[in-house]
Amino acid sequence: MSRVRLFPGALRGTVSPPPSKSAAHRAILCAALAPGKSVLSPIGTSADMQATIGCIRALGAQAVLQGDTLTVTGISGSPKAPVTLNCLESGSTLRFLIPAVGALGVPAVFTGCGRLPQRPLGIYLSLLPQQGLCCESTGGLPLRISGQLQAGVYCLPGDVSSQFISGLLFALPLLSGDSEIQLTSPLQSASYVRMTCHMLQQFGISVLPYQGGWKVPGGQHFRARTLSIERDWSQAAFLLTAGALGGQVSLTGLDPSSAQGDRAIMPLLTQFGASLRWKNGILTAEANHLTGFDIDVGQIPDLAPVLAAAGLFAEGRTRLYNAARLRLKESDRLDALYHMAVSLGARAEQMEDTLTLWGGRPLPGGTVDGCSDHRIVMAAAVAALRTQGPVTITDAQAVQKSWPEFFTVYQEMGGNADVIVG
Ligand SMILES: O=C(O)C1=C[C@@H](OP(=O)(O)O)[C@@H](O)[C@H](O)C1
Ligand SMILES: C=C(OP(=O)(O)O)C(=O)O
Repeated sequence: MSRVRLFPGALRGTVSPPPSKSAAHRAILCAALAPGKSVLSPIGTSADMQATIGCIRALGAQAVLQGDTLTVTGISGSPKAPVTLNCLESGSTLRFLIPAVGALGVPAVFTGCGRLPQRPLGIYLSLLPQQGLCCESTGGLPLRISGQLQAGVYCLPGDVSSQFISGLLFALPLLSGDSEIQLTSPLQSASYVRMTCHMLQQFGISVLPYQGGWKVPGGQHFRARTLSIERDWSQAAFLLTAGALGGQVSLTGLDPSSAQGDRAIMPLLTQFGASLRWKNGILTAEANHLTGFDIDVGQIPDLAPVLAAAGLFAEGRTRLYNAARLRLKESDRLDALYHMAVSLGARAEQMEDTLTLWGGRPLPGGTVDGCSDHRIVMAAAVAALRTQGPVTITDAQAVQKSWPEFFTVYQEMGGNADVIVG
């Protein structure tokens, strides 16, 4: 698949969103660090999952996928020769594993593809060598690490990527001494760090919030376990927004009190004016007249693409602010969304950290550059439901990164999509 051509329409029906990618990355890493056998289910089929599974196998864990159940036998005996860890395009895999592998004392070369080699790593490159880990790179990937990470005080900014903090939280409990993480700037994407702490707790590891950072006792042991992986609120957001733009979408299996920050899609769509209701554990989104408003996306960056799609059809102005970090994802997402809006015929403006959309007028449709970014492709597919004419999206294969079945689900729910291969 490389392009899709979509025609206006509506999604209807009841489906379950895929398992949470963020929860699964965390559970797979914890299982790899736990001696013994863990059983994790369900695990999705995305490229990002394959990246994390491939890396823990390279580190010596056994990981057997049968259907959607992953059985992991934790790493025993660390490899002494350098291992190659191909993180594909997954920022989570890369930033979670660097300190964890350093804590295991395993020499490794990290590689990746797509935009991953250009995404920020500088925080680790300056911080980890101060704590005993040798890092060799020309700034990005490949990155070669060797040596042994040491316990200590780790000071880092909280507003580049929360994944650096999550990575340290996975690693520091393994060290023999106690450590502390101190933030030098306010934490963005905070719910992802909460997810990390929650997952660590489920594998028997405790970390203690302390003065805006964390105290991490050393000498802890991960405990293998059986765990069910919750459903993905970030992916649910695309279907719920499709429901809010027309049709009727019902989703099963979502946890309304999940640690995933992207469950904020519920109050946000409600604030746009959409109708959302829970009944017997099923969340249904239906269309209504939508009105734009200002949204702080600093804590919920992965919702920004689909919120932009909603903003195109909400009367008046929708402004996504505190959004500069969107430029550091699989694409420069702020720029990609600006071009998506303009390509579909909308008025839009981008500043360094804001995207402003003027919505509510009929949009002709057109060709959207998917920018090799799964969330841009999925957001454009949602917007295409409401344009007047067809929409072609390039790079549609990018959905493989997080949700390979996205267009199948879209079609099964009545979306009119021609998938063009080649
Ligand atoms: O920890 C995680 O699972 C993630 C953290 C977020 O990244 P940032 O902390 O860089 O915003 C998010 O955008 C990414 O998709 C997944
Ligand atoms: C940014 C994302 O993931 P990662 O940082 O793990 O590559 C994402 O899924 O949108």
